[in-house]
Amino acid sequence: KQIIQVINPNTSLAMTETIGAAARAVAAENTEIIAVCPAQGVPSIEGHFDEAIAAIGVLEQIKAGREQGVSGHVIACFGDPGLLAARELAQGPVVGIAEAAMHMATLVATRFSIVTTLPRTLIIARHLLQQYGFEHHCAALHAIDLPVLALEDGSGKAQEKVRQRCIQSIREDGCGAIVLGCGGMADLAQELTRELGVPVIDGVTAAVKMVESLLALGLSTSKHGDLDYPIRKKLSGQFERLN
Ligand SMILES: NC(=O)NC1=NC(=O)NC1=O
Repeated sequence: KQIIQVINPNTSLAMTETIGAAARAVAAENTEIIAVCPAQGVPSIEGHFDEAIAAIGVLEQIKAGREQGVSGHVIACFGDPGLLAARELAQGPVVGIAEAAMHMATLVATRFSIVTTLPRTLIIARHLLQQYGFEHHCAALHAIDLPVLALEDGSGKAQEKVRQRCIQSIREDGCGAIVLGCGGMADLAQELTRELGVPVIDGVTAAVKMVESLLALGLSTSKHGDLDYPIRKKLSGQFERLN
């Protein structure tokens, strides 16, 4: 059995459950999924400030996962917070859900649109498109203008807004696929793909399969150069636990 640690960088237990269930639904027979979230941090990630806080929790979970002998890691927040720092710390592969979903979308469509939560997180998705080299593949970015945790309030309101936005995007954007821009939307992709007849891609499941692929190919994070383990130094105060 190989273990893939799926990290929800926010501290919402309900969203961690949603993410873990989506990951388990696609995991291979020989893959065990461990879904975790930081004990301390931010209940939802909706901007640069939240991301900076969440990144520390991601690093703590990466360290814990390494000590538990996990084979690979997924960062299950659409901003991929702490991704490169996590790759320095990790021995195994680390894949973020934004990069995973974007990569998968480019394999099935020439253009994809992104449907995410609050408008202020759109810039984060734009920055990732630039960083990953997918700017020219993204037709449009949309926000449902609801907070991240509206996806966990049980009303179904956020889910319906995602559905409506996907329908409008398919009609208007000239995109062949949709990328869901939040870890909390992980459970919507299969149903929306069926109903809309267009690939609607969730990054949690995409990232789990990409980590499995990397492991199957014997590929781990390169330790040659800038993703080598962090330079040893004495971390102080609350950061001692990251030593
Ligand atoms: N764009 C987003 O909604 N990002 C996210 N914030 C979270 O707390 N989880 C996400 O995936």
